[in-house]
Amino acid sequence: MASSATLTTTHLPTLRAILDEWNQKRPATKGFLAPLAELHQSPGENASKDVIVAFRTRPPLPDEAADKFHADADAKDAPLDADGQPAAVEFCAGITVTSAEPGVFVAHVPGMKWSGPTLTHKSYEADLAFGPDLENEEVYQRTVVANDMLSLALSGGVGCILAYGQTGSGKTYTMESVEHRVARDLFKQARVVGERLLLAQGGDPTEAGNIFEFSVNFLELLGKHASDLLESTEEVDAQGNPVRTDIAVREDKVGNVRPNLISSTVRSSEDLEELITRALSHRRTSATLRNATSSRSHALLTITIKNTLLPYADEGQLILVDLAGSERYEDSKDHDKQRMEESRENNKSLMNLKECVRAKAKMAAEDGFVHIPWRANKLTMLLKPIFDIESRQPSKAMIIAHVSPHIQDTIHSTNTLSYAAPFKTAPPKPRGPVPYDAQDPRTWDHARTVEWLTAQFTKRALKSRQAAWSVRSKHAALAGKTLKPLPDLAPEQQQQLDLGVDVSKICPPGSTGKNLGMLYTPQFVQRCLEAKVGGALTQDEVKGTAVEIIGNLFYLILTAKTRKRNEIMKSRRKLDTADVYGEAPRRSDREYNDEEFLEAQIYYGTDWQRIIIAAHKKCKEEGKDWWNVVYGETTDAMMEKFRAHKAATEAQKVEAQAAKPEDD
Ligand SMILES: Nc1ncnc2c1ncn2[C@@H]1O[C@H](COP(=O)(O)OP(=O)(O)OP(=O)(O)O)[C@@H](O)[C@H]1O
Repeated sequence: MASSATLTTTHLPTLRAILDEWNQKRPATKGFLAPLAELHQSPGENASKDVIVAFRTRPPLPDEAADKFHADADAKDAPLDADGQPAAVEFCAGITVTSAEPGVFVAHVPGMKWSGPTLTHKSYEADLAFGPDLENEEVYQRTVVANDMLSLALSGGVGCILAYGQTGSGKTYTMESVEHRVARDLFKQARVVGERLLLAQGGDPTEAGNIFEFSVNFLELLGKHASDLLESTEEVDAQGNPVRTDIAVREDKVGNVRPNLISSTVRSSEDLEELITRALSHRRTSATLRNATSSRSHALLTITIKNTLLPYADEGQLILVDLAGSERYEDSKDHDKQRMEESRENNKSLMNLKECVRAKAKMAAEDGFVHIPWRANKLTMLLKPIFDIESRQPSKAMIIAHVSPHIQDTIHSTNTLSYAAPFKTAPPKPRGPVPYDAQDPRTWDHARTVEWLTAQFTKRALKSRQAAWSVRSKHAALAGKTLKPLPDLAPEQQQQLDLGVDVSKICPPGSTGKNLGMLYTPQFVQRCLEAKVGGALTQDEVKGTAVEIIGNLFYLILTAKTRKRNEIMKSRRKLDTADVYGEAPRRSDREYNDEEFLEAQIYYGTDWQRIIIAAHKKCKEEGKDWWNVVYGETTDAMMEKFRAHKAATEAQKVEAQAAKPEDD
């Protein structure tokens, strides 16, 4: 059977004619829902999604069609020009954009039947689709700006943009333009967000530019090796590759993944721009020296944003990722050993990224619980803030899948599009009332939420009362007097306490526990500052109390979610290896109780089954005794790892508890 490359070289005119006919019959391409100028007024349904997927294709480059055509060994019958040189080859599209929003790309896949060459038109759907004529500025506006990614990061959330696609499809072109535009706009946006916050607390809005502290790092991940793109190096190895320190990527003891990179502070657009240009030039130098390394490495630019007005709030992050080019096995099989290894590693990380993004999209759309295997790989470990379901930071991921416009690349393009299309989900459905659960703020109505908030502020007022009494009592002691003990207040008396805020402004009519749980910490603090009344609390006390209260609310939500997840996992049918391998012992001879065994399975998620299956395969190949030896050894090793993880988590909890200041 003719390969697709052979088909596109020997039957190009016929394929072009079939495509022309198809194009004449199809309806006109649908545009974007909102014109560019009106984007700010209508956020659109994508804004409510946690994962957004976009497709992009670029225009053909000069002579590219001819190069692709003549590069094929089967292009023996290539037409020659008057000078006997290979004639110019007209471009033939492998991709057509039929709708910009929702985005639809149609890939034209060449085939062969007894009657001659054929084209199959396969449709793929995304949230947005950018055709070859679209400029970088519009792509930036419709992705980063329309989804408010900068404000998200400035408000303590995490925004991540990933460029995926075949080598040469335009990932770097898109990401570099996004990076430079972020440098252009971030500081302006910081001023807008800062002004709002300062006005809310009666501060001086001209100080808005000084609220945020920005630090930047730039990491390159080549195969298993991470290095720092901000590290300048003169040293080169035997092959002329710049030598950079290998950076470890692992979780620290409190569960953060913070590789030891140079973290540069930037104070202006110009600083950020200069830094990005420097890091990109290091990447390009490596690329030239190491035979197009850029297509083989992932590059992650992380901008971390600290809000100095709210030092306890989580730091916001913007992570911009230019992923390594996706390669098919056929494209990498002639590489040397090191490149094969890199290629394998890249494909592994891209596959794992796919699992994580899909799980995140599914979880957001269904409000269910899905295991996200972000620990399985360095790339996804670096994206932990996006994938860790235990994180209380709001996050949003956007993946832009790039495809080449040429018919010669259609097979690659269909791979890319089928990788990314499943990330498209419906926006989260509005849900009917959920049954009330006293421990789950997401089920509280307005009255219960106000009651809880009032109780929180009352607790704060009681503490202040106690503290004021302690001070008075110390003064009295110095004067040789003893104060009467502070009388306890009856509930009706507690209701008379001056709380310092108007709770009904923090939780206005119609607002519920779920609504409050969706606010970012700075938004909640801002609300509390706007609700401040009288002089019972200072600005700083309102801020401190607000951060503490929203922390308590998040904690309740998180515990309720974890509880619910465990209930769901327990009620699910247990992963039963017996289905695959016949009757099986539930565990090895070692001591595991059922509950611990189940907990371990929840911890591993789908990896559990994968590891068991891999062990079974290996055991068959090596002719070992499966049930009595290999199954036992495999589960023992997994249980040991799980127990170590559990012990480390417990130890962290104890440490965190010990580090907490004493409740006065
Ligand atoms: N939308 C576009 N408009 C015009 N030219 C483009 C566009 N996208 C990409 N190009 C050009 O196509 C070429 C390949 O693009 P680019 O280097 O961004 O691809 P890539 O996917 O990052 O490749 P690699 O994986 O090898 O790094 C470059 O010359 C780039 O300038």
